[in-house]
Amino acid sequence: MAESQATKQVYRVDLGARAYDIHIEAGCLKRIGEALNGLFSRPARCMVISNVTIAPLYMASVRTSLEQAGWQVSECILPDGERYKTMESFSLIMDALMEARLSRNEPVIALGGGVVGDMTGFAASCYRRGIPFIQIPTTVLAQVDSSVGGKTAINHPHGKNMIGAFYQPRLVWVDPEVLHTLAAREIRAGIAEAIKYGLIRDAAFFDWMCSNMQAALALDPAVISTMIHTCCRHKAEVVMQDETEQGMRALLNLGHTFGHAIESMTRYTTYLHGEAVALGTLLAARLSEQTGHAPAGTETKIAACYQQAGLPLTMPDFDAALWLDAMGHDKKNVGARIRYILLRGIGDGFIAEDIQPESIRRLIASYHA
Ligand SMILES: O=C(O)C(=O)C[C@@H](O)[C@H](O)[C@H](O)COP(=O)(O)O
Repeated sequence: MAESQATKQVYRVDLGARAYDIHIEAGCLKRIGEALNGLFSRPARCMVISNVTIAPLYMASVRTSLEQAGWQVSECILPDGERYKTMESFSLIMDALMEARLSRNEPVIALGGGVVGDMTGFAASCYRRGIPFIQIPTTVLAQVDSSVGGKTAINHPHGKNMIGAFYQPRLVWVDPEVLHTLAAREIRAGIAEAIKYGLIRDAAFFDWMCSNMQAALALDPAVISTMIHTCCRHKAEVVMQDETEQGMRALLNLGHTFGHAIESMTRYTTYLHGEAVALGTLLAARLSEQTGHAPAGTETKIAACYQQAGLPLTMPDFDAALWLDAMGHDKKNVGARIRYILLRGIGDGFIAEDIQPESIRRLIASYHA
């Protein structure tokens, strides 16, 4: 259920020794220095990792706050986009960390969306066998989903996020005001990940998202705040129950089995991650109906919500064999068996272990038709 929230809210992701806060507050970006001083006994060196789009907008503010709090700041600026979530970019981060000689207790700070956050976290997990990292998510997608939970990774030509680690941040510092510089397409893509929480575990939130879509797209502060709070609360609850995806955390992958395949079949050049997830969710909903798990009309209801959000509803045809090959690399697979996240209805996701390739061929044929 979506609850309206006070402007500032802190959720604790309680993972014992790896516990951390998600701090959500409009305007908090310029206080990141103070926040870091609350985590580390003495300010020292840190590195802010960002990209060519975000750095010109927010690096100065972050740097000023850190320097005023006594930190010595270095920067690493990456190219922007999912297609740069690669070994080459990972190598650039490593070179920058080596050159800055950051030691084991000195943090890296991810200033950006999901790609920057995932790559920074993975680099932090590897450099000197692990240094602290902080997430400052600057996209809707990263604020509602990817900055929380410690999934860090880079892509491989064979599949999305194939090289990575579970490595939790020390703090997630969310300032909804930074969303105002986002392109409309990025806002829409992030909203797809927010809708996901309604679909897998909160039917009332799904309805709320559909009813408040235009205000969400316009970044109405109250609506955006409620959306971020609700998603972060859900994400924290799931991650606290299943940090390393041994079971129910896989529900957060609704739409991703198909979505990641779409991204990889199009070489990460055509769809934003959230757009691919939306397309993948429609396929998952149709498969849920075709296999008798979800009532008729489930896919249509979701498509109507995505349409309001301006998300893509159709994609080019890919051969079923291509789908099965791409999904064969999914990290949720058990041996050669592909696991899918399906719906029993809106608000009720489950992990399906027994979907046969024939059902996927039928699904893809019905899509072509
Ligand atoms: O945090 C999770 O767990 C998720 O599955 C959230 C996803 O929305 C996110 O895109 C994640 O990075 C994908 O994870 P992956 O394990 O399928 O690569």
